[in-house]
Amino acid sequence: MDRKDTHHHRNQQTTTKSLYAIQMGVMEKSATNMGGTIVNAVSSTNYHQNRYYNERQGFMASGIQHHYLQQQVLTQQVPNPNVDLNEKLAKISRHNAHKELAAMQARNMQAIDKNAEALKDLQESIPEIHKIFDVHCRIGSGTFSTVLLGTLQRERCLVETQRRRFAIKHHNPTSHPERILRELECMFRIGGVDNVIGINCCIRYNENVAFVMPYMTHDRFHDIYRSLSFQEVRDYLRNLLIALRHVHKFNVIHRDVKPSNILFNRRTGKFLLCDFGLAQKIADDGSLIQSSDLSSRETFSFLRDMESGRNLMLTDGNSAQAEAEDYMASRRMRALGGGGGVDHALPGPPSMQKLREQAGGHLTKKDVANQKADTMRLLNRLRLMSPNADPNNYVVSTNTSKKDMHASRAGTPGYRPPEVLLRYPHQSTAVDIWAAGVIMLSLLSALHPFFKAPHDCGALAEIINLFGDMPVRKTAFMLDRLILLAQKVNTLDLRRVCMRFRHADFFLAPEVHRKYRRPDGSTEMCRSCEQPTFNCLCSNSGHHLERYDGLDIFPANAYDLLSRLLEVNPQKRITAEEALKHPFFSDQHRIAPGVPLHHQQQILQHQQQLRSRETLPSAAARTLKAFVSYPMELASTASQAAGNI
Ligand SMILES: Nc1ncnc2c1ncn2[C@@H]1O[C@H](COP(=O)(O)OP(=O)(O)OP(=O)(O)O)[C@@H](O)[C@H]1O
Repeated sequence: MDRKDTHHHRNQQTTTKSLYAIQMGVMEKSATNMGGTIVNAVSSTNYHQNRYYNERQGFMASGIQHHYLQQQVLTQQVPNPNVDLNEKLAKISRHNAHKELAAMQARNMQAIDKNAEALKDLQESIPEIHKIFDVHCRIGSGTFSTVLLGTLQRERCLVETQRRRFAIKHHNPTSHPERILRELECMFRIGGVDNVIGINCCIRYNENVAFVMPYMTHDRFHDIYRSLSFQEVRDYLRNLLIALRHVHKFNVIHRDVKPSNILFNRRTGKFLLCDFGLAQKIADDGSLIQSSDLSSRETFSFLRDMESGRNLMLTDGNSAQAEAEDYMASRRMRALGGGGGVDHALPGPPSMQKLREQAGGHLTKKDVANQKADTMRLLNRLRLMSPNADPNNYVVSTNTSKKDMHASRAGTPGYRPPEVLLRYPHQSTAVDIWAAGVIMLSLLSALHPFFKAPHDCGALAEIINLFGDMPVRKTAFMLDRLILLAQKVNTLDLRRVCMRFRHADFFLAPEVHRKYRRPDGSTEMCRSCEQPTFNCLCSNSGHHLERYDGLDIFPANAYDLLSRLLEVNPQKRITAEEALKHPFFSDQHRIAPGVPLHHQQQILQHQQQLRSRETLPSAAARTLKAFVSYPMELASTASQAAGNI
């Protein structure tokens, strides 16, 4: 994330600190009112840490023993043993194993140190917290905060799995009070419904602030983005758009939509958009409200509202047992044909390895090298930036009468839309839609991060390399901006680009390449996309293309939606509301005939619960219920059935 825009200057903090202390004082009460006895939560955590550490050690040691055993067996099997050489090899492998073990131990120690440090830091900064919560361990951290796992002390009498779990977000004391207030206000006013994270309470002690939110077990995007099924990708995007539709109704731009700010549990299908630290409100005249005035009447009224909503907010949480029940419910739903959670039933495309084994072929070293070179060429083509471009001066305003080159850049590199990179000041909620499009691009192409330029100039070059120079030039012109481009760049075909990365094995199969090789052994290359002509990725390509029919798990309408989310012109970009009506989301699953009536009733009840949840006042509901997609026929059959009873 580029922190320049939001970076807190110490001198600024000193001036606002006194105001902040007065206003945040209202929140202090909520902490003390919750009561509870103080116990040493750290010691119990240390026990778990040590146990975990010892187990890891044992595991690693046994792993290495196994490695040695294998090594010995191999050594014994060598038909013509050259003793010296074997000894040397054994020594090298022993040395490598020791090095690996040392590195793992160092990593473990580092994690344990960070954990202990985070616990100690919270204990010292906000001692009040330890009167209310047992704080167990650190679960995540960002530039502005550390997030820890806590359970209520008053629930110690319950079985461990029934205790509600909370995420305690401890803000770094250097975080600007305005930023904290903005995040708090968004979570309080907007959060708690429609896949947007809510807040249970806020605790302040001197200059330290912690938010308490329901904890949600989630999967790291990095671990799952390549293996999500079509149904899961569709549910993920639908959930994201539901969250954005909700946030945008409040005229708020989240500004930091990216996978690490999305909590997604693959098993239960639950989804939450979090981290409103960079959120911005759009004023009625369309301008961005840059900061929240800490001494304003609105701030006081917000803090009063928060204080009065306190009792409502303390009722929620998320126990391990509740999560397990949700998982079982989502499994039942899937069995009935609904969405949510992992869908192992859908077959993926055939694996190249399998096809190759069947055909008896194998890859030579040269084949592998060629494949690597081909992919590198494509990545370089996508990341290329003219060496003459000046990263500090790549865009100018065409409107000389106005000096309006100052625009918000808050957000994370790789997720900033063209209007931000073109320094357009009148930004809208379309900023978040672009970021959602970038996430979809990663999901469809199985390439993450897709855009990774280190600065805005490079980021704009990456966009031009994918979408072509014309759409970017036109948008720049419309926004009164001028960019200097040395050459024309062709638009690439989004579907073929995604398939090229996702199914690289097929696009790079030597068998296919051999088919198109010229008699002199060379391959004809497309000058524009720098790929072999039969794999040309240019849209409207004139080359004879190899067809990869039946390979893609995503339908054509997925790419149509993708192109609308990634529309270069912010004024033409689809809204979250419109995107949810896109045909990509409207395909319904067929219900298997003969579903028992009581199952259909269960679905109906669940659906009604979800509906009634949506009608709660925004500050009241702090639940973790996720959006669950129901097949239309199933829902209507269920309503009919309910009507007959
Ligand atoms: N409610 C929650 N339940 C479980 N884990 C959470 C929860 N909230 C946050 N986390 C974890 O903590 C991490 C950091 O949280 P968050 O993004 O809110 O902090 P940040 O300091 O604003 O980060 P960034 O620098 O990315 O903006 C998240 O990526 C996530 O892994």
